[in-house]
Amino acid sequence: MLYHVRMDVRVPHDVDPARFEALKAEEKARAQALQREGKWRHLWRIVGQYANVSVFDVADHDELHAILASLPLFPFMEIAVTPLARHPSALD
Ligand SMILES: O=C(O)C[C@H]1C=CC(=O)O1
Repeated sequence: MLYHVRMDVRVPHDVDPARFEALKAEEKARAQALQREGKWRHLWRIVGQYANVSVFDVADHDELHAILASLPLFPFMEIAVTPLARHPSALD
C-alpha cells in the first residue's frame, strides 16, 4: 500500500544541540536504509519549512506505524498520514 506522509519537525527550544545533531544523523541513516529497502519511495523537502512530504510503500497501516515510530526524530515530529489508492486516470 502507498501512503502520503507529511512530517513537520518541531525542535524543542531547550533541546541540547549536540544531542539533536546526533539524532539528525541517526534519522538520515535510517531514512536512507528505508529508501534502499524500497519502503520510503519519495522524500521531498517542503520549501521554507522544516518539514517533508514522503511516499511510503509498505504492507499495511501497522507496518507504516512501526516504521514511523522507529524514526529517531519521531518524538519531535507532527505526522499526517493519507492512504493512497490508484487514480483511474493515471497512466502508470
Ligand atoms: O528532515 C526531515 O524532514 C525529517 C526527517 C525525515 C528524513 C530525515 O532524514 O529527517
